[in-house]
Amino acid sequence: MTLTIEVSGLQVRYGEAVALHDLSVRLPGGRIYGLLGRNGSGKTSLLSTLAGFRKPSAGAVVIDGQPVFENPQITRRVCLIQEGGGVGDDTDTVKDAVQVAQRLRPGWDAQYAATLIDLFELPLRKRIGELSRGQRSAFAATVGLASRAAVSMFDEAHLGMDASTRQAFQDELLRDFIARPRTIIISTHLVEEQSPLFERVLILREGRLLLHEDLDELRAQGVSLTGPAATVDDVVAGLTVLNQQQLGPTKSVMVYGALDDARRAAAEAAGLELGPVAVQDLFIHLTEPTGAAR
Ligand SMILES: Nc1ncnc2c1ncn2[C@@H]1O[C@H](COP(=O)(O)OP(=O)(O)OP(=O)(O)O)[C@@H](O)[C@H]1O
Repeated sequence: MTLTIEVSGLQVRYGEAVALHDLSVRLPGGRIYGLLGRNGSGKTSLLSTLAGFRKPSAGAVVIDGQPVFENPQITRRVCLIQEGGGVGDDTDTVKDAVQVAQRLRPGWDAQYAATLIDLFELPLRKRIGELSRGQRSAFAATVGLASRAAVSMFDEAHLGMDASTRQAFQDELLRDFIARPRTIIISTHLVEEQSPLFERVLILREGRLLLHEDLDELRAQGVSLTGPAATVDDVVAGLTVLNQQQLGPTKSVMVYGALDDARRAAAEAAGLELGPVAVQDLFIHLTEPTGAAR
């Protein structure tokens, strides 16, 4: 069953410092959300509050109609994997840690956990404290996936994983999500690499929700134009340029905002090639600091 998350007027403070300001958002279940934001924008604060690890300083986090904090009925259906692993006791072997996870997590699928341990080539007899950083993350990812929690959250869970392991994790996450839809939230700085997973994207900036929309809507906010430099410059004059590259006489420019009909017609008449913009370029543009946080 998929669970809806409702966040209303959420504030998270650390003493005087406000990490999240009056954040409200509704996240229907059965989707993969990407949670993006620059360093310090509030992603971990939000995820740890959604998981019930942290009490809201003000406002509410409600899952399936019930407050999350100190509510085991809900928190047992939520799993947050934090960066750097943090799953299992350092002195336990991987095998012991799997058994602990099995006892603690109601939706645990032991067979699936064994498949993932094989996939990530994790040494069952080694202690958690003896694993490399990437192996630790792979073990945490194993716990996050095999828990099959109705709300599964991964906060920079890929840290230290090599490229092949990250790819295997991404493929596995998508495969398992399709077979068993649930709410998955992935916080990451690997915007371009991981965005193909996302159906919807949340962007935090300086503790506020800047944007919450479908990945396709976000993608539609940018366009790239390629062709003879002078013609490209003419067509994009007055638009917000995100990025540009020139190779000999050919220039490629990424702009923010959809092209109006007149510009599109001019671009097509001049034979310019139109294409999509990298999500990462849109993200960098949208999250430029306002200066308010300093
Ligand atoms: N334990 C803490 N005590 C004081 N301030 C904190 C604490 N944890 C986080 N903060 C502050 O809260 C804000 C949000 O931090 P948070 O860790 O939620 O951001 P983040 O988006 O996850 O960052 P990153 O991408 O760097 O992991 C930052 O300004 C940070 O300095």
